[in-house]
Amino acid sequence: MTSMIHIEGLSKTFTLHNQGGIQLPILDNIHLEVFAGKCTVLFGESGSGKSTLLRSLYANYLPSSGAIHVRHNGEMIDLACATSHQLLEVRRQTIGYVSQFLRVIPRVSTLDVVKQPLRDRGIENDEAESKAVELLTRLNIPERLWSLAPSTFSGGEQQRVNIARGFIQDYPILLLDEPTASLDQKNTQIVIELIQETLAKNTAVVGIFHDADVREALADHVFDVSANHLQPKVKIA
Ligand SMILES: Nc1ncnc2c1ncn2[C@@H]1O[C@H](COP(=O)(O)OP(=O)(O)OP(=O)(O)O)[C@@H](O)[C@H]1O
Repeated sequence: MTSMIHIEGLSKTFTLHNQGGIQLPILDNIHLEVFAGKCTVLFGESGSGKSTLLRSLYANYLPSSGAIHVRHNGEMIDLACATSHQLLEVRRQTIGYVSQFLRVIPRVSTLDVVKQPLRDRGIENDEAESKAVELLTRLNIPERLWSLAPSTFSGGEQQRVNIARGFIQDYPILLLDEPTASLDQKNTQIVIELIQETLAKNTAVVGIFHDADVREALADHVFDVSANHLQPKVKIA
């Protein structure tokens, strides 16, 4: 198995500068290895630091200590000390991230939002657009919405646009923050299938899934963030 992410001794403490410099220790000495083609689910009670860990893997947060080694172009690089240029390249080529909520840019159409990651990599517009259309159709976003900016869309529609954008490119590593939280059963099943297809292409997936059925369908490993403990797939109620 190819190791795609190797976290060593990761700790994260937030400092609330506008509230008297209060220190909030959230992650303490996390160790975790994530493999190609496997789905690692982050588990733990609300507030245990699941999203903080996922965001740290996307270099949204700088670790207070420890290392996050990520396989990028065949080499392990530590996100904690990567240059901003390296981080941009890692995000462009290696790590995809589907956040819980779509960051909507006014006046940018749904089609443009979804195809942007491919356009950023220099893929021709026609090819990018046909992939965007394929995903939007599969995710049941009605065609009448494709030319509109998604700012007025329902929560579930925005989430599916976000998923289409996250899946339009085959990343070696894909981070998913509750991708099915606002979805009905039918669309949840479609997202499960998209994730399974991505795993079959050898992508390493790290996800937060509050729905026990989704975890059951996808997890190869469950990492309990509260306990800093990795276990093989288990049924968690
Ligand atoms: N940028 C930040 N600044 C200060 N505190 C933060 C920041 N981000 C997260 N926290 C705090 O870290 C703790 C963990 O938050 P996080 O969102 O990682 O938890 P979680 O396990 O994903 O929770 P949930 O399951 O409720 O989404 C919370 O107490 C939160 O307030």
